[in-house]
Amino acid sequence: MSEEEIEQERVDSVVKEINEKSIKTAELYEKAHKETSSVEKNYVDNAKINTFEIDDRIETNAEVQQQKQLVATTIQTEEILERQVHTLEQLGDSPYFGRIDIQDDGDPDQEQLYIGLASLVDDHQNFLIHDWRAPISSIYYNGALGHVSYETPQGKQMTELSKKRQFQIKEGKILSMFDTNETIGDELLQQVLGEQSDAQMKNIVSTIQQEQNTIIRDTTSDLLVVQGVAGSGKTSAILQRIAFLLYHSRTSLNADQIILFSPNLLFSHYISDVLPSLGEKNMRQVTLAEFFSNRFQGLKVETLFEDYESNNDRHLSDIKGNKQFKETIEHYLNTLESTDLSFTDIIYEGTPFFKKEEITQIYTRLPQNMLSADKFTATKNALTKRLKKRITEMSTSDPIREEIDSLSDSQYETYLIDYKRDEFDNVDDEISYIGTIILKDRFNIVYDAIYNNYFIDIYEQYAKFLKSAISADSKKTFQLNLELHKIALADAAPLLLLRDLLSGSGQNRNIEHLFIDEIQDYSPLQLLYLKNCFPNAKLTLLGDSEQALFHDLVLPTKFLENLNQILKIKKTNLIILNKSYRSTFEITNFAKSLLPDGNNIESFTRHGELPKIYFSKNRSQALSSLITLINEKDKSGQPLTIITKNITECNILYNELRASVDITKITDGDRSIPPTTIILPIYLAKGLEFDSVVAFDISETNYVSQNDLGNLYTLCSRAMHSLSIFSIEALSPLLKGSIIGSSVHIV
Ligand SMILES: Nc1ncnc2c1ncn2[C@@H]1O[C@H](COP(=O)(O)OP(=O)(O)OP(=O)(O)O)[C@@H](O)[C@H]1O
Repeated sequence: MSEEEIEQERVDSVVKEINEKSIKTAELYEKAHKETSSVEKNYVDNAKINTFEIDDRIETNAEVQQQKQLVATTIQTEEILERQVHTLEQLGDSPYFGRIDIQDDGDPDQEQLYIGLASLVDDHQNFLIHDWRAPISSIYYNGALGHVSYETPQGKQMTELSKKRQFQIKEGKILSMFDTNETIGDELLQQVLGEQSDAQMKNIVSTIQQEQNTIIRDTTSDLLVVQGVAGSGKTSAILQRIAFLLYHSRTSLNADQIILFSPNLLFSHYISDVLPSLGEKNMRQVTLAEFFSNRFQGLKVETLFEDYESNNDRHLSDIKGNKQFKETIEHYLNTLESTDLSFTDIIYEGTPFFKKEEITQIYTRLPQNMLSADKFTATKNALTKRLKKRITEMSTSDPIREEIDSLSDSQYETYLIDYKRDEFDNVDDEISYIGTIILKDRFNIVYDAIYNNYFIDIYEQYAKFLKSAISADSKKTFQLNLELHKIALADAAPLLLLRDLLSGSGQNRNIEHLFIDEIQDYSPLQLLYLKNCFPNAKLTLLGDSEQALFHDLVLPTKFLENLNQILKIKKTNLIILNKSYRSTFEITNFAKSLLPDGNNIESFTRHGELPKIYFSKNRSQALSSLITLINEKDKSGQPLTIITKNITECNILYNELRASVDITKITDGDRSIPPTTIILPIYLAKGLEFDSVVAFDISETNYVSQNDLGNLYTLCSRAMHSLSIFSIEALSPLLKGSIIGSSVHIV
């Protein structure tokens, strides 16, 4: 038998085992599903029970709590089984993708281990497949054959790695297999990268590269910064990292304790299949604007995209985004007189329950040297105490007694659900008890207002701060936005930071991991604010300083240094990815030639056509060439993606084209991309990739300064297989150095 036949025989026997397990697991899942439905029904029926005797009711309450717990447990079991069914389905199709032959030091036997999406053991507890995240599987991704090490619970174990084999298996059949002596060989990667783009990002589990593996398996850093060139697999690696962390800390970490900040809704959707395809639940995903908007009830925070497209005063935004601005806020708060605080009434049913004068008085009487956050806590405690006192006083008042008198017997008994009559000394105590419950319920809204610091008008306070720290004009602009129920993105973080520092609130200690993609678009103050918000979270920040769309390019080393200075975290790890996988060799070479330090970028050797430059005398000639190209690509089943510099250009070009070709315009609110010719501004294309990209109007008058370089580089690096650049009249000076030699095809 040939090697391939032997391997196929093994695949067949493993698939047989998987199929048997699949049937059993599917049965268990069905059973669990039925169990959940019955427990849920039981819970609803019990919750509805309306008993007359108080004793019964107390018992019922305990039983309902028990049932509730039971519902949660059965739902969890059902979810686990559902995921197992799905994973087994995937394994049945492609049980594994790698094999390593190892012999541990001191062990007389050699072992063959097969590596796949998840572990599989037979009835005798033999591993048929090892999970790619298991410590031993790291050998597959790391380094060459020979003497290597891997982590075990007992420490480092040395082993002799004598074979590393890669497989491509589909529907249980080996399509290809080859041995490699380096890290994961190029052949499979060539194939994967040569495929057409997909509406959804794919996992890279079978071809993870060594440096990406370091990112994925880092469990010790509190701050992991990944600075990677366009297309180097930053996003792919961190999604694999999330799957790894969930496996590594499976008893203490769940997907809800991980948040990923993504650049826009399109991107959120684009990556949403990766974790489920790895058998894991998705982490929480949020854009910066969504996150901020949740914190400002009823107000809309400008998105990164809107900020980018706006005429916002960049100089002012830079001031508000600078890390020194935190010090400005702190200084303002430290020197703030209590009379300058914008306290406001706590309103109950249209009238003040606590007047701002009363609140100011409580605050002012506190010791001067107390921190403002402590003063806030003390004020809140004092207000809560006063609220309780008022409730106690009112609980025996005539109106409340009258209200209690008018209760029906069953309503009355409901209030006493946790008590037996004879526990009260007299009727007055019983009535006062019921009155307190009624009033606590009624004034819960006041309690909420105290708890959430609604007694300070934070917007008014921030406006005062802006006037004193920046200018009266900047205060006015902020207030004008407020009237329109809007907050500029540049104001969101300083405003929340001011509120949180003043009141000592706003922290979520439950989040264990915070991931931020496209970090270069965040201001230092926004990063500081997020770190402050999630004090227990380990940070993984990824970005590409060269894709910065607002600023001049910053050299990677400087970018990393800046980050370290801002966040001041001790256990840090910086990983630089220089190899670009997305685009063909020709496109990456062209894109990197745009950058001053582009030589650092390594192109993956997957060849394709040269980038094309279309020179046109005027706009109508450029449009007509573009229409011809769209029609050609449409016919060949590879629709084009046209990327413009901004939304204005996008709208103009879309209107020029729509009468002649079938084209879809993508907007900020879109969540997915149709498989047709599309047009979108560069900001929305962040993090995404497309088969054939058109860059329109890369002309002398449109891409002028070094400021546009990040834009242009990001744009070109979205293309996987084909890139066409259209210039009108004269070509942008930013491209002049890139068209020498045979690096482009002139049309
Ligand atoms: N190890 C790998 N195996 C297979 N494909 C890979 C690998 N690494 C990266 N890729 C592919 O390269 C492309 C770019 O990856 P990804 O989007 O993660 O890069 P990025 O660094 O986040 O890019 P950008 O900053 O430009 O948005 C994707 O198609 C991804 O699947």
